[in-house]
Parts: sequence; C-alpha cells; structure tokens
Amino acid sequence: MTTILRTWNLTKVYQGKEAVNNVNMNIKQGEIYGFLGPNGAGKTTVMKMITNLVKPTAGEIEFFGEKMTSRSYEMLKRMGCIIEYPVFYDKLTARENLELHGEYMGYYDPKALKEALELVKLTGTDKKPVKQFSMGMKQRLGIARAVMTKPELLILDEPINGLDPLGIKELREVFRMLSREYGMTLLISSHILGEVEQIADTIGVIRDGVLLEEVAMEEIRSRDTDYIELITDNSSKAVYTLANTLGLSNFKVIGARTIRIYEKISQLELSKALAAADVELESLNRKQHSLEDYFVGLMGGEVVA
Ligand SMILES: Nc1ncnc2c1ncn2[C@@H]1O[C@H](COP(=O)(O)OP(=O)(O)OP(=O)(O)O)[C@@H](O)[C@H]1O
Repeated sequence: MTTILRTWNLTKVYQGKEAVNNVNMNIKQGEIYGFLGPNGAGKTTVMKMITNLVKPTAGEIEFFGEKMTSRSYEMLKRMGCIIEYPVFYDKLTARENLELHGEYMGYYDPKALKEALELVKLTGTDKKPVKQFSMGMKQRLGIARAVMTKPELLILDEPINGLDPLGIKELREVFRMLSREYGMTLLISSHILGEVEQIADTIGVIRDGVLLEEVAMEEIRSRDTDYIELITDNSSKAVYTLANTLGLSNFKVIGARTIRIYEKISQLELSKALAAADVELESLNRKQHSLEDYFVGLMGGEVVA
C-alpha cells in the first residue's frame, strides 16, 4: 500500500515546551488512521502542522512523496479537514454554506454538493439556517463541506466530541463509507479507545507529544490472546519442568516463579503435570490480554476505554 502522508521528526515547541516531539507518522492510502491520545497529547498540533495552520519548529511533512512547505497550496487542496470544530455562517442555510465554500475553494460542482449532503443524510434539511442545527448535524455538515471537493485525505480532529450515541453511530457509518466506497484516506483523532478500535485500520498512539506506537489493528488483534498465569512456590527450574511435563510449546516464563501459558490445558492435565513435576501452585489466574489492557497500559491509564 502506498504511504500518502509521512512525517519526519515533526516537532513543535510552544514557549520552550515540546507539544510535539519528533513524530514519525505513516498514513497509507485508503486506510482509516486512528490517532489516539489523551487530552493535551499533541494530536491537534500535529493535525494543524499537516494542514499548514501551524508552522513546525522542526521536521518535515511529505504528502504523496512531495515535501510540504507553507506555500504548498495545491497539496492542501487535496486535503479536507475539520480541526477542533466546524465553523459556519449561522444565518446562512446548510446549502449556502457549502456553496460559499465551493466558491472559496474555486470548486463548484452542484452534483458533488448534492452527493455530499446525501452522504451525511442532510438532504432534507439543506434549506434550514445552520443556527437551527444540532451539534451532530453541524458535525455532519462539516464533513459534507470537507468531502465536497473530493479530497484524498480527510483530517478530522475529535469528530465525535459532544455527539450522542446515535450521532456517533451515524458518523462512524459515514467514515466507513468514505473509506470503503470512495477510497478516501482518513486521519481521525480521538481520546476514546473504543471509538478508534471500531473503525481504524492503523492506530497511532501519542502521549506527551511522543508517538509511542504505530500499529495495524490486525497486528494488535493477533496479540489479543488469553492466557493462564501460574505462580508456583518453587524455583524457575521447577517452572520449566512443569512446562515440559505439560508438553507446552506456547508459554512464557516471567520472573522466577511465574509462567504464562497461551494454550488450552484442562484442569486434569494441569493437576497431573503439577504432581509429576513436584510443583505446588500458589495461584492460578486466567487472564485476557485485551486491547484495553494494552492501550491503557501504554497511555498510563489516561485514555478512556
Ligand atoms: N497555541 C499554543 N500555545 C501554547 N501551547 C499550546 C498551544 N497549542 C497547544 N499547546 C499545548 O501543546 C500541547 C498539545 O496540545 P494539543 O491541543 O495538540 O493536544 P491534543 O492531543 O489535541 O489535546 P486535546 O484533545 O485536549 O485538544 C498541550 O500541552 C497544549 O497546552
């Protein structure tokens, strides 16, 4: 898959403090990239640098293999974005707002406008002034505006903030449609793991301005295995004897007395092996190494699961 956006040691210093610190990000064409991190982690700042709203202190951004500068206007036209929250002319209707945007962008295509409104299910309400819109409708109108010009990369900063469960569900469907049917690449930030997990193909985890991990969801899911943890009252040698007696192939010895077994064993097998290896158990725990454990651990508990 082609990498369409890449950052190299992207850094932003505000008043002597690094808000973003040497971030190397890789976003592939057609994927949904979930940008996960607690409040103040640096997500918005990264997105602002990508969209040329903030100048990087150091580092580079490459879009479709070309280095971006503050004058890369043509490249910026290939991106759509909603950073922080979408702002409209409140007294104008939804349609008028989109028309104005089209004019401003030098892009006016009534068919694209109609399609964008349909996509976010606002067709019937396009003649209402935006001031009568709910938060969710404004968010959807913002998306219609961003996708109307058919960007290749859509950047959305915490798009589900302030939405009710139905609004969140509808928006999730819009994201999936944009990705699957339109082949659009999406960069979506959130501090809610559950949200990112449901839609992202790749997750980038940021904390204190540092990108801690960038990993495909598929890979994370394959790590998502159950295990049994046995703590014995013997030495590590006894732990290995136990593993041998059980004929284990997928296990890990952790510390001197603990063994994690990643395969299914019956209670009977275990009792027999314990007796044969002359090992006594101090405790046995069945654990699930879940996505939640993984991310909450990574974020130091600062992310909402
Ligand atoms: N204009 C600015 N001047 C000074 N500091 C700033 C500025 N913008 C952001 N920061 C600081 O940079 C850090 C990263 O902020 P940023 O808004 O990028 O985080 P975030 O992950 O998007 O969080 P949130 O979800 O709360 O917006 C924070 O410590 C923030 O206070």
